[in-house]
Amino acid sequence: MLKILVTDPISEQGLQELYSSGEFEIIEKIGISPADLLQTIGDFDALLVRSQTKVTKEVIDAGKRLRVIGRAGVGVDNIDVRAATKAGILVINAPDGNTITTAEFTFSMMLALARHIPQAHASLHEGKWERTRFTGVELRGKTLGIVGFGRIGTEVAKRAQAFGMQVIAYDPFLTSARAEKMGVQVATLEETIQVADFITVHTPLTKETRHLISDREFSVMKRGVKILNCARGGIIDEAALLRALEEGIVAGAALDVYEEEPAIANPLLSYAQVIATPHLGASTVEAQVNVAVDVAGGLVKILRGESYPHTVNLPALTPETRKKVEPFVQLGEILGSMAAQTIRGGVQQVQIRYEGEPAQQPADAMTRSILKGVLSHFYREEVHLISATLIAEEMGVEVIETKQPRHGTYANLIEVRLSGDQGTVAVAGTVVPGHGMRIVQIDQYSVDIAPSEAMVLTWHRDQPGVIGHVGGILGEAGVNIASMQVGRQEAGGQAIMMLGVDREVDEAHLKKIRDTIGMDRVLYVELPTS
Ligand SMILES: NC(=O)c1ccc[n+]([C@@H]2O[C@H](COP(=O)([O-])OP(=O)(O)OC[C@H]3O[C@@H](n4cnc5c(N)ncnc54)[C@H](O)[C@@H]3O)[C@@H](O)[C@H]2O)c1
Ligand SMILES: O=C(O)CC[C@@H](O)C(=O)O
Repeated sequence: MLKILVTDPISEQGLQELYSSGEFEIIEKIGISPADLLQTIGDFDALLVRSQTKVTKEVIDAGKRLRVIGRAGVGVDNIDVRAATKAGILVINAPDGNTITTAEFTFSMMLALARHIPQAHASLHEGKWERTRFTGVELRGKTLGIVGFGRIGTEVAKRAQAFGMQVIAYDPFLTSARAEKMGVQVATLEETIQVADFITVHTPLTKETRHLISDREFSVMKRGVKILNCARGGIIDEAALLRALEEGIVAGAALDVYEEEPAIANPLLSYAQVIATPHLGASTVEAQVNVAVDVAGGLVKILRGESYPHTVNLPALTPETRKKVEPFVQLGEILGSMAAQTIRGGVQQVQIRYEGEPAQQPADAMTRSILKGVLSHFYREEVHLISATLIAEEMGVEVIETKQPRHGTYANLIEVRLSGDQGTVAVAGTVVPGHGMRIVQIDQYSVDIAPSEAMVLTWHRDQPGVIGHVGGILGEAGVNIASMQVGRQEAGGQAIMMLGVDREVDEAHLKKIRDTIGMDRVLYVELPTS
């Protein structure tokens, strides 16, 4: 009989899904210590957790029989998904079940912030009757700035509108049409935070969103702004928030999540204007039932060999297909990543053209890989092959694939063209047998360069001295140039330079390159080459 281990408190209804199937042996070891988990996990086929259990690489390595890990909730930050994927263990979650609960929680925090309810409560418990000290503000007529307009951000907006607030939102995937339908003003991050009386963040925590709200952002906010984070610790830079509170820019902050949890010794907790809860956003009876029922049902399906939509990892390729498409799967992710880092603004459409050899293969794995490369720069969690298509659908990103027999210079070619609110970008590449991958086109420029993990891209006017000057700056930064390619349409016209470099280039030296005469744009990009 297959064995399922449950290590976090999971709602009774969720567990019932498992017990009632009668097909599995279920062992509940709630609050198991990390050492005991390592000892125990080897006997189990499935593990069901919430957010307390840390499913580390060591746990995954010790789980010799493990086939699936179920997370009752959205975030899988407590699971080493990469290690699970590598080990062929499927990770599943339940992203829909706690949306309303978390939106309601955010709104409770906003009301508490506006009316100083936690502070007044504490004061009365101390035997004080302080009526004037806790004069608040109405929400009606105030502007709410929402950063991240996904599932939870959208539900927060609906509630704010019911309270007579104006809503302004920033999300690279929010189209004007959707915003108009919702009665929400769509804006840039800067516009959003400049005009808002209350600001709430609802993005994932990614490389792009870590410290999305920091000193520069606080400096443009209205004096007396109130700010909330019920998403993930680290989206708001906590040190910068401390400074903004000290300077009186921020009049109040409501936090449910922290850069380090448990946040017992967090210095923000000593500020009277900060109201704080211990990561309770999803903690309602209803949400816990929803996520537990969803994920337990998912575990049953996966263990029966059926499909479940909320899989976080593991590409499903037969060995034969994998061998044929693997080089193009790798190339696709690199092209998607390069295009996503090059486009200005968000992405609403991904057009993929397969030419020659890849056009003869099933496109699914290659397309997923391209989407993984693109979406990894925008999505809240790590994007995996198996979840990439679903995430694109959820984000409203249109995906168009075309296939053509070989007709150009290359025996095989993949072109990825992204379109968004601020323009388009096209990147194409090929796999040369025996020589590996080459990037052969960026927008109108023909190039020929092997993608490398770290690259510097410049768009500049073609004139003597530019290449030498940039090389000099990189030399001064101690950055070795491994490869270089210049593309131009005509002498003296616009040109692109692509440099493969041996390590990251710091912001100060990138700025120096940007200040070079004739330079239009400079980007440092990292590509998933390994
Ligand atoms: N406090 C809690 O207990 C709790 C409970 C549930 C979810 N969460 C967290 O809330 C957050 C939102 O969850 P969700 O279900 O709404 O996710 P979602 O994926 O539906 O929405 C996230 C949105 O953020 C947007 N986004 C991504 N990068 C961005 C950027 N750089 N700038 C602006 N927007 C960006 C995405 O386009 C997307 O629309 C997640 O971090 C999730 O882990 C917390
Ligand atoms: O209460 C929990 O399990 C955390 C929930 C939340 O942060 C999530 O990501 O779903």
